[in-house]
Amino acid sequence: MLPLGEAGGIDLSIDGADEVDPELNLVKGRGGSLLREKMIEGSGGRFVVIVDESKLVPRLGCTGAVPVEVVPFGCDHTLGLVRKVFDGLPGFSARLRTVASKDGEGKEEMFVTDNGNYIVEMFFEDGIRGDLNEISDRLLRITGVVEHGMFLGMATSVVVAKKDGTVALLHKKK
Ligand SMILES: O=C(CO)[C@H](O)[C@H](O)COP(=O)(O)O
Repeated sequence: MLPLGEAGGIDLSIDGADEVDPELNLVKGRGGSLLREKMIEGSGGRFVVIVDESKLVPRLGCTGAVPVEVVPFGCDHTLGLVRKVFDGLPGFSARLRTVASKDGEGKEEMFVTDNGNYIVEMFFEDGIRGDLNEISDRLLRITGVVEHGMFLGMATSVVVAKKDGTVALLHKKK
C-alpha cells in the first residue's frame, strides 16, 4: 500500500458503480466514498467498472440519489444552493443524508463521509436531462460543495454481468 502521492500514477482502477448510462457516465458514491474514489479513479490510467445489468440506466439519476459531498459548515445554505441549480424542475428534490443514530433510540443523525463531510442527496423523477458537464460545473462552482457523484467520461470500460450468465464488455467511445 502506498499513499496516492507516492504511487507514481495508477495504471488501472477497478470499481463498481451505482448507475451506468449509455455513454459510460456513472453515478457513484451512494456508499459515501465518492471523493476518494474520484481522486483515485480520475488520476489517470484505465478505469474499469464492474456491474450487473441492473445498474445500466438510460439517464443518470434514474434509480436513486445522486450524491454531492459538502462541507458541514453552512450545509443548509449549501443545500439551498444545490436546489437552485435545478430550480423548478418537476420531481426534483434534495436533502442531507441521515442515518439511524447509534444510540438505538430511533433518532437520525447526519451521515459523515470518510473526509468528515456531509452528503446532499439529489433525487430526480426520471433521471438528469440536459448537459451533464454543465450541471457538473454548476455544482462544483458552489462554495461548500466538495465533489459530486457523477463520474463523467472517466470509465474506460464497463464489464456487465447479465442475468443469463453472460458478460458484456462496453468500451468508451473514442
Ligand atoms: O459506486 C460505488 C460506491 O461509490 C459502489 O461501487 C457501488 O455502490 C457498488 O454497489 P453494489 O454493492 O451494488 O455493487
